Amino acid sequence: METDVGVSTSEEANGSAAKKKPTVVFVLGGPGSGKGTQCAYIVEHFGFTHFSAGDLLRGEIDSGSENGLMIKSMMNEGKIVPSEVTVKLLQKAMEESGNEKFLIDGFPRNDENRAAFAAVTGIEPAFVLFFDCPEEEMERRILNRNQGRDDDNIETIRKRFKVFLQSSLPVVQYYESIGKVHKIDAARPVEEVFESVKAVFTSINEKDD
Ligand SMILES: Nc1ncnc2c1ncn2[C@@H]1O[C@H](COP(=O)(O)OP(=O)(O)OP(=O)(O)O)[C@@H](O)[C@H]1O
Ligand SMILES: O=c1ccn([C@@H]2O[C@H](COP(=O)(O)O)[C@@H](O)[C@H]2O)c(=O)[nH]1
Ligand SMILES: [Mg+2]
Repeated sequence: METDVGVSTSEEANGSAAKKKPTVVFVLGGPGSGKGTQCAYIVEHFGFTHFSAGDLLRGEIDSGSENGLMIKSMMNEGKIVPSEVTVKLLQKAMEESGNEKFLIDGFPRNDENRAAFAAVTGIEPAFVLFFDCPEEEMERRILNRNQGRDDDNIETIRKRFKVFLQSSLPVVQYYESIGKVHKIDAARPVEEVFESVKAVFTSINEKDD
């Protein structure tokens, strides 16, 4: 089943043709909180295209691009790759997708990411989904994930948690301060978490009608 979530429309300054701006939802939460898992369900039910910033960066490493080695070493340390690189990858992915509704998963990770995305694309998120999960549960999930990710080792996981608390949570708090966050208790079974997620998207569809 696919349900529609509205696409915002804005007039050009000269009043000519209306220009559609994509609808962007930022999907945030600590490492292993279940962002990717839930995004797959949202895509299926609500017709969004999902871009994981981490997956796009891993794609750059695999493609052998000139930034690949820098990205790889930053990821292995759990550090945040410069905004310029990530925003460019997200912008290209959105432009090439043919869709107008995007889930951007795992980005923005710090305030600089947030500002750079807004400045380069001119897009502000419609809202932010925040998956709230205790660290012990996230650690358990990542250690059981078995997807062969180089950064899924206990040393890097701990670094990722630290960066999340120091740099990424303030971004969530910023969006909370402007009333854009839908906080989801992510420490429940996948299906229960999705029930809460579904309620958010459904209520937004109803408001747009
Ligand atoms: N609600 C849940 N309960 C138990 N396990 C879950 C739940 N959601 C996801 N998982 C599992 O936990 C692991 C991490 O999930 P996922 O990859 O979706 O997290 P993530 O937030 O995208 O992580 P990362 O930030 O590291 O990319 C996966 O193995 C997934 O199958
Ligand atoms: O916007 C981003 C997203 C990710 N990173 C780096 O990638 C890893 C893994 O990210 P996941 O979201 O867990 O797939 C992350 O620890 C960062 O090193 C980034 O720099 N910027
Ligand atoms: Mg993920």
